Parts: sequence; C-alpha cells; structure tokens
Amino acid sequence: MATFESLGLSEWLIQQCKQMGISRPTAVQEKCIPAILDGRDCMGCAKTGSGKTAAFVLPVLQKLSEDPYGVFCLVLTPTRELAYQIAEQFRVLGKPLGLKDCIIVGGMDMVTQGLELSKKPHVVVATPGRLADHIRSSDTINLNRIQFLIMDEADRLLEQGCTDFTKDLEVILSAVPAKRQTLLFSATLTDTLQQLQSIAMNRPFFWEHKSDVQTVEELDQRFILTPEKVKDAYLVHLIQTFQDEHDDWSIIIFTNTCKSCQILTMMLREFNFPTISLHSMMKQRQRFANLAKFKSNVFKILIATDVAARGLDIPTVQVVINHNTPGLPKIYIHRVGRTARAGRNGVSITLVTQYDIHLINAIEEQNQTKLKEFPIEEKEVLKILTQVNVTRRQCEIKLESTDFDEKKKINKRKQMILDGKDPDLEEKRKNELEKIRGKNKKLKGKNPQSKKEKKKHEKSAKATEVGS
Ligand SMILES: Nc1ncnc2c1ncn2[C@@H]1O[C@H](COP(=O)(O)OP(=O)(O)OP(=O)(O)O)[C@@H](O)[C@H]1O
Repeated sequence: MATFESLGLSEWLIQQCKQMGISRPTAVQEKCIPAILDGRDCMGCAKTGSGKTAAFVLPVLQKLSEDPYGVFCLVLTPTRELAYQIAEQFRVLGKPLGLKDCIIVGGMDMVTQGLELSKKPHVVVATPGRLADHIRSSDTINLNRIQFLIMDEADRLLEQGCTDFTKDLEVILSAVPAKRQTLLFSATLTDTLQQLQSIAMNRPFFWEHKSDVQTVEELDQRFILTPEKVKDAYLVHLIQTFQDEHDDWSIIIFTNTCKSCQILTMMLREFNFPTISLHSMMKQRQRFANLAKFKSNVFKILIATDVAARGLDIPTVQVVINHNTPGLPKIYIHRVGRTARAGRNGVSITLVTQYDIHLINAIEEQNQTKLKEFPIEEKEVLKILTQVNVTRRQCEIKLESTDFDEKKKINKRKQMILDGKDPDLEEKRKNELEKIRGKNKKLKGKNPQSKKEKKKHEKSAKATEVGS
C-alpha cells in the first residue's frame, strides 16, 4: 500500500496532511501525485468525495516550496463556493509556506480583487467569468509565468450548459503561457475527453477509476414514485421522518429552479424545519452566509439548485433528496455525490413523477445501478397532503407579491448586456419567434397530418409497393 512518502512528498506536507486527518493516499492521489511531481500534464477522473482536490493541491505546494515566485498556480472552477473551498485547502495545507492566495469570483468587489491580484499571490482560484473580466479590463494582471493551470470540474467548465464558459476560457487560455503544467480533474471527465486533451497538450497522464458504477458503494440510492401533485407532501413527510429518527443529520434538497428553491424554503419553514437556501439569484454574501450556516449545523436543511451540485464537501450531509429527477445522469452523479464522501455512508432519494420515468431509466442505465424503492407509509403522506398543498400555494402567492420575478428579468437583461447582446432587440426577436411558432401551430391545426405521420404513411406506402 502506498504512503505519501513513497509518492515523493516532503515531510512537511505529510505532517500537514496528518493534521487534517489524512494519513494514506486515496487511489487518485496515489496515481496522479507522482505524475504531477514528474512534470506531466494530468487528467484525473475519480468518484465524488475521493480526494481529487488534495491530488492536485499537494504536488503544487511541493513544487511551489522548491521555487516560489510570482503567480505560480491558477485554479479554475465553475462555482464561487467551490473556489473558496479549494482556496481553503491550499491555505491549510500550505500554511508552513506562508502561502498567499487570492480568490477571484463574481458577485464580489472587483477593485479589491484587482488590488489583491497586483500583490502577486502564489495561487489564484477563480471562476472563469470574473477572471476573464479582470484580464479584459486591466493590463496589470500578469499570468504569463504561471507554472500550473488547474481546471477542477473540468468537464463542466467546457460544457455549454446554462452558464457557458467557453468565451471566458478563450480569454484566460490566451493569457497563460503555453509552457505550463495543466491538471484537469472531475468525477465525470469522459464526455469531454477530446476537448480536454486539446487543453492538456503535453502528453497528459490520464488516470480513471475503472468502474462500471460511477457512484460510490457507500451510497444507498433510493427513489419514491409519486404523482406530481403529491410530491411536496412526500418531501415534508420524508424530512419529518429523518428529523424524528436522526436529529443530527444534515440534508441537501436539490431542485431545478431558483424560484422553486425559494418556494420550497418558504414552505419548509412554515413547517418549522430549519431550512436555508442556495441559488444563483441570491446576493453572493448571502450565498456564503447561508452555506456557512449549513456547514456549521445552525441549519440542518439546505435547499439548492445545481449551483451546489458539484464539489461541495460537507462531511455531515447524510441525505441528498432530488426534488426533481435530474435531466442528465451526470448531474445526478454529482448531486448524490454530496453525501457518502471519503468512505462515509449516505442515502440519496429521488422523487420520480409520472413524467420522469425515462430520466430515471437513463440514470440507471448510465450508472449500471438499479435504484431501490424507499419505503413510505402512503397513508401518512395523504394525511398531510391538503395542508402541504395549501401552504405551498400560500408561499407562491407571497413570493408573487415580492419582486422575485422582476429581479429575474433584470438579471437576465444584465447577463445579455454582459454577453454583448441588446436586451430590447432580443426581446423583439423572441416575440417574433413566438408569433411564427403560433402561426405554425395554427397551420398544423388545419392540416392534422404531422410530419411524423406523413413519414409513417410514406414508409408504409413504400413497403406495400415492395411487397406487391
Ligand atoms: N487521503 C485521504 N484520506 C482521507 N480523507 C481524505 C484524503 N484525501 C482527501 N480526503 C478528504 O476527503 C474529502 C473529499 O475530498 P474532495 O473534496 O477532494 O473530493 P473530490 O474527489 O474532489 O469530490 P467531488 O468530485 O465531489 O468534488 C475531503 O473532506 C478531504 O479532506
């Protein structure tokens, strides 16, 4: 069995690890640390909670201790909370070095960040959007001597999801030197492997935890089949059950939109559950404050959008509930990976409605695991159904009376301006498109034979022709 010593790490780093309760390397650390110390680019794909962060932090700190100068390492990560978490690992493990780090994320003061950057920190941890803004707007930022470029959750950074980082990444990649070590890590790298290889061009060392199942063994994966209208009653009943039976457990509930996150938080609070939320429409300071309150167990229930799905490491989380079935197996893997970390046990429960069967099938297929049904006393759920639905409706009305939707519109307009689009023009285009769609629908109504039906008709006509 490997030790940190046998991987080539210095004694001071081994001592730092010990202080953090890390005594033996995990598999991803065992394989990737020597390659990184050897100067190679590295791509590491290992399950959630398997210690990927230390797999890059430790060798970078070792190299930094040998030759410290200027901005040495740049870490990119998709979310602001994750940036703080990674910076903290660098700070704790790098304490004997007097490590200077700097966190560059959106939602925080840009001038202060600019000042910090000009002080040449050893490590910069950033989300791509804000770092690209700094590079575009200032010529004092000098990243042209960095030794390490690290992309944590690398596949997410390259995906063109709801937040598209590709333009910002172009700006950043043109500001860093071509001669560097590039390290890419995630629990789900394989979809984006080719794109990643074009970033880590220096004969990358690739290590993947070989396993058909992408989730960890310690995770008990469950589902509850529920009609859409009864879903919230199931949720309330589930939380009540966990609170009654395990009052020290922390729970993360994932939902698909900021609005749903807000409504569920209001609703669960009406039932006196200690609930707090995390989503992208909140002010950044509030996001950090809420996460801190959840981490320190002041609040036991966190309701979040997928902004919390990746990377967050909160050991006390015993349960993950998917209030909506994730649309992609990959998102499911990251969400449920917020529990059962570093060898601990955990439970995930996905609420599956009549509309989600195909999604859950896809998750089971990709992950080569059958989810088991979570036993629940339906009678108990039906007892609270009316009360839950009325409470939810009251919360919806309350939220409608605030400026939540208005804020959403304003945020959308702001984002369009940042993307170089004219919000009024975009609105006009959208309206015109909707008009055209409406007209098409009307036409379809007049001509009931759909394209699909037409094709089917043509096919069967051909078949009769051949047969005859
Ligand atoms: N060698 C080790 N032994 C025991 N615990 C470890 C070891 N290395 C890291 N850990 C701990 O394991 C936990 C999970 O590590 P980390 O957050 O790096 O996981 P990850 O692989 O990046 O997960 P994710 O894919 O969800 O981001 C952390 O609390 C970390 O301190």
